[in-house]
Parts: sequence; C-alpha cells; structure tokens
Amino acid sequence: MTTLPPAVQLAPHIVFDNVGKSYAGHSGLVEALSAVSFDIRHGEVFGIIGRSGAGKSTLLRTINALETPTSGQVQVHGINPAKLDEEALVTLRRRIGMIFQHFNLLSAKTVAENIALPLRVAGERPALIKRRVDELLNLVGLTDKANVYPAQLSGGQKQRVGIARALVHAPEVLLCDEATSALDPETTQSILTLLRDINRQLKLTVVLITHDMGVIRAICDRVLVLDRGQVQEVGKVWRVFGAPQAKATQALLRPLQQDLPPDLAQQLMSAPTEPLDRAVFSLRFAGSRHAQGLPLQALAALGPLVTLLHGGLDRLDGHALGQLLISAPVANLPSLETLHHATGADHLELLGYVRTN
Ligand SMILES: Nc1ncnc2c1ncn2[C@@H]1O[C@H](COP(=O)(O)OP(=O)(O)OP(=O)(O)O)[C@@H](O)[C@H]1O
Repeated sequence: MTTLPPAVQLAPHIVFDNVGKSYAGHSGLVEALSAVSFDIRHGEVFGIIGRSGAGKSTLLRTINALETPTSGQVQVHGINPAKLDEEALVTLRRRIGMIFQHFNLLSAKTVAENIALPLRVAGERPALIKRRVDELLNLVGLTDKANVYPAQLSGGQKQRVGIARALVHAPEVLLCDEATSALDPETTQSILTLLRDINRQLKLTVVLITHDMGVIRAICDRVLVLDRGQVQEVGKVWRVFGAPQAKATQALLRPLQQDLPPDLAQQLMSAPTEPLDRAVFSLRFAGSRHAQGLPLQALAALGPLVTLLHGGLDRLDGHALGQLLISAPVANLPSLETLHHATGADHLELLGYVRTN
C-alpha cells in the first residue's frame, strides 16, 4: 500500500469560510451558526462537540447540502455544495456517506437489501451490486446476517448496516450524526473501533458530531468545540483535553475529571493542626511533558511518605494527560514552586489537609 506524502494528507478537504445559518423561529430569527471558519483535512477523524442546540447538526448538514448556509460558504473537494444543481448534488452526495443516530434502515428490507438500495437507485447491474454488498458485509462483520431483517438485529449491528450502506459508493467523506448516542458503552467502543479501522483502511475523512467527550477521546485526531453556533476552540484532541481554553470545553470535560472523592473532601481542612497531618495536592498533566510516562521519582519530590490517593494518566496521541491526587506529611514539605518544578506537572494545587488515621 502506498502512503501519501504528508503535505497531501494534511491538505484541507472541507473548508468552512465564515459560515452563518439562521432559521425563522417562533420569536424571530434563530442564529444556529455564526461566522464559523475552520477546515477539515484529508484522512483525519474530525470531531465536532457541543451541548444540545449548539449547532452541530446544522454544521454537519451543510457539508452535503442538507442545509444551506445563509452567509459564507462551505467547500468540499473545492466545490461549494450550495451552488450545485440537482444532478451535480446527487454526484457530490455519492462522495459523502452519512450515518445516523437511529440508523434509518428500512424495516421491510433485509440487511443485504438495505445496503444494496443506493446502488439500485443508481441503476447499477445486479452482479456488481451483489459483489459490492458482499464486500461491505464482510467489512462490517455481518456476512451471516445478510438475509435478516433490521428488527432481528442489535443496535450495534444496525449501525454496522448503516455504515455499510453509507460506504456503497466508496465515498471520500463519512459524516456521522451522533452515530453512537443510542448505543451502550461496549457497543459504542466496537462501532468507534470499526470507524477508526475504516478511516485507516479506506483513507476516508470522517466527520462526527457528538455531545460525548469520551467519543472524541476514543477516535478523533482533532476536535472543534461549538457553543451557541460559534467556534470556541479547535485543535488536536490531546491539546484541547490537556489544556482546555474555552469555558464551554471546560464544562464538557467536567464529567471526565477526577475530583477529590467525597469521603476525602469531607475530611479536608484548610490548615494543618499537627505535624502528622497530610497535605493533599492535585497535579494536572496536560501532555506537554512526560512523553515517556511520569517517572515515580518525580513524585518522590514530595518526600518518602507520599501517598497516591486517586486519579490516573491517559495516553492520547503519545502525550501523557491526567490528574493525580496525592498526599504527603506536612513536616518538611518543600515549597509549591519546588514541587511544581520537581513533578513536572502543568498545574499543581494544594487542596487542603487531612488527619493521619
Ligand atoms: N429547521 C429548523 N428550524 C428552526 N430552528 C432550527 C431548525 N434546525 C435547528 N434549529 C435551531 O438551531 C439551533 C441549532 O440546532 P442544531 O440541531 O444544529 O443543534 P445541535 O447542536 O445539533 O443540537 P442537538 O445535540 O440537540 O441535536 C437550535 O437552537 C435549534 O433549535
């Protein structure tokens, strides 16, 4: 298999240039998107995250012209979908597959017939349709379900059919509209793994929208945070997760943070009462250092009796990210500056003190 040179892989595939979209609502215009500018590169898995109503669906749907911007423009492969006539739009949409939260399968058709449908509509020959459907069933691991109806499938299997159907025309872009929101955590993981495999095998650009930071962490290369129709931040996932700049990102990341467990929070005092008390520190690692992992010696800077209380480190794209909660006896504690330097944490905070049991 030949690999494309980096410049080609990084070339913009989809460009948003000052895109705005407003809808007529009950009490005036609703500005769903406002001055949105960014680009998505060839072959990347790009995530768009935001709260409900942030404008994610509207943004995704401008890529295949299911929505048309009120101002600005979108370019896909250098083409503005909003400017195309019906016939040219059909051709462009074949280059852009899409999957949905609720799968959108036809219940009266079998798995194979659901996948074959777009090819039948396009007037392809039966032999070609059969070959292509078999290939796709194999790709998504559903060869044994070809003649089964959607009602007999699990949610994860239905989404696999949705993925196979989205790939029938060998598109260059796959749009995923909350594709795992209706699935349990284990099935979500298997669908995300499948999407990542497809992205790598087929060199497909994947654009997904979600309200779940876990999905972004699992498969995205870069992420855009959208709030009230505006771009809050965009960047590599490890950077945005390690050092979120926007309030909206910080709020979305809260559920993934490891705060002081309630039993320890209850015991926390603002000042030590005796030398045997222990100071509790939070150390945050934003991925800028410790690419090889955090040396345990770095924690020894807190003294020989340091205790790891809670937390953990994740590896994202070769960067160590996370938070550790640590305690150490107050007697002979080095200064905060010394600890900060010695541990290599991006952020070090003294949370309070607890009694030694
Ligand atoms: N067809 C429409 N007519 C009027 N308002 C709309 C329409 N579609 C979306 N909106 C409004 O535009 C804003 C953005 O909606 P959008 O569905 O894009 O957000 P979202 O981030 O995808 O939300 P969710 O996660 O809940 O699906 C919301 O205020 C919504 O009510």
